[in-house]
Amino acid sequence: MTLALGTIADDYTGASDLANTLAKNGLRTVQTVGIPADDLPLGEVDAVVVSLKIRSVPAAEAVEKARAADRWLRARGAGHVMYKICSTFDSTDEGNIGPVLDALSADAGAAAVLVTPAFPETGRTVYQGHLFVGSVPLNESPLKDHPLNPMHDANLVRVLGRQSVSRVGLVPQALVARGADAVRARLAELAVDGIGGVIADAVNEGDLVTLGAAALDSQVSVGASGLGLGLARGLVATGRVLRVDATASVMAGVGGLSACLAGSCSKATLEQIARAEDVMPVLRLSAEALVSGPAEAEGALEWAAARIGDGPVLIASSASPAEVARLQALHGREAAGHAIEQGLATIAEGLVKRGVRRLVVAGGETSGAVVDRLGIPAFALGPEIAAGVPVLRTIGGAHGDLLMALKSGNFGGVNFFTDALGLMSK
Ligand SMILES: Nc1ncnc2c1ncn2[C@@H]1O[C@H](COP(=O)(O)OP(=O)(O)O)[C@@H](O)[C@H]1O
Ligand SMILES: O=C(O)[C@@H](O)C(=O)COP(=O)(O)O
Repeated sequence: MTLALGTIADDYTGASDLANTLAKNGLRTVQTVGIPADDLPLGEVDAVVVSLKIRSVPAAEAVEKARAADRWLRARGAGHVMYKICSTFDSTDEGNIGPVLDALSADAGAAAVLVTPAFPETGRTVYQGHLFVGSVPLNESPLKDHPLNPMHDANLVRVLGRQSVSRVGLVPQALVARGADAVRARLAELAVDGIGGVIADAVNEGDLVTLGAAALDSQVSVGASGLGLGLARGLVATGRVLRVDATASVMAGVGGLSACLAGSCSKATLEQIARAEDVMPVLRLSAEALVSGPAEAEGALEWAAARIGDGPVLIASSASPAEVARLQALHGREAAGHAIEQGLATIAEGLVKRGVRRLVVAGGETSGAVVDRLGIPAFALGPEIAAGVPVLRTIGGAHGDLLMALKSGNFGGVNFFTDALGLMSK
């Protein structure tokens, strides 16, 4: 396997979002969970997305894991490695975007690394270095209430500057509009000035194609799925990859039962859960009970066992910002989040043991906990359910073939759960 592109994602849903974009744009892509064992059959692929769970861990741990993944990818021929971050730039002043960027850049001997979370297909655009979610700046969007990393500043030059050891530059949209050569020239100037990360504006697909073409000349880039689109298009346009659609072949039926789990408290997920109540049994867990001991997860499995033979069920811990704040005040932000993730992972494991083969999970950290608990080593890419969310088929692991969808909290239309199960049942 000689890779045309290596990528490292800071969470598992983000990884499947990026893998979806690369596959949709013609790259044979596989998503691994961490660095895979040498004997895992990944097949001939153009791109690997190594999923890590490093968005909300201490910066030193994130750096160490990203560095190891980078070494693995480069040893398999990847000349360019993209670090996949959230399209809403989820991070804190401690990191982890800046520290990982600094480390990967130092290891590769890179300077003036392009950084853009723009993903216009899902409403994320960057203009004059400011990130917009739909029509509002990041700090006015629902991300201001995120349970783990509330975002209070839309100016990404400032946000990245607080996390990075180097000064941060900007490539404004007016320059991006002049094309890849203009961007390359500006990056070269910024490198001479000692700039580390460079926030790049992008408001449409054309901007991303320009940025992807420019980024491919360097060893490292940082971005969300939009930049993945640019890189994939650049690889195909320059003949380095032959465009292929391999997603249909992963959809052979897996049989068994279906279930959905939600730990995301994002606005979109809360609406999707409310809509699911019209079409399937929904159990709303008590987050407080889930944090206090195993009884709540055991009770949820009994509840599911009584219903799941008749059709899919949904089990959710998701709650409004006020309820999340109340629980966090009692237990602390990280402890509450971790305990709930582990409770949902226990439920996922129990469901699979009871015959669930098609599993939809909403929430990035939640998906990470579930995938780790199930011991899944890698995923092949199936078709797209909604922007940024593909059907995945497990590769290897102790549970046989499962179809899964790992949904980023904010993604998907209001009927997401039924859309996902519909596609997974074909
Ligand atoms: N009722 C709740 N109260 C507090 N925190 C919660 C609750 N339900 C879930 N959480 C936590 O909120 C976090 C949601 O993050 P995540 O799963 O990444 O979703 P998203 O994709 O929306 O960011 C997780 O750590 C989860 O355990
Ligand atoms: O880029 C994105 O928005 C997503 O791929 C993503 O990473 C979202 O994170 P979660 O909402 O925590 O899943």
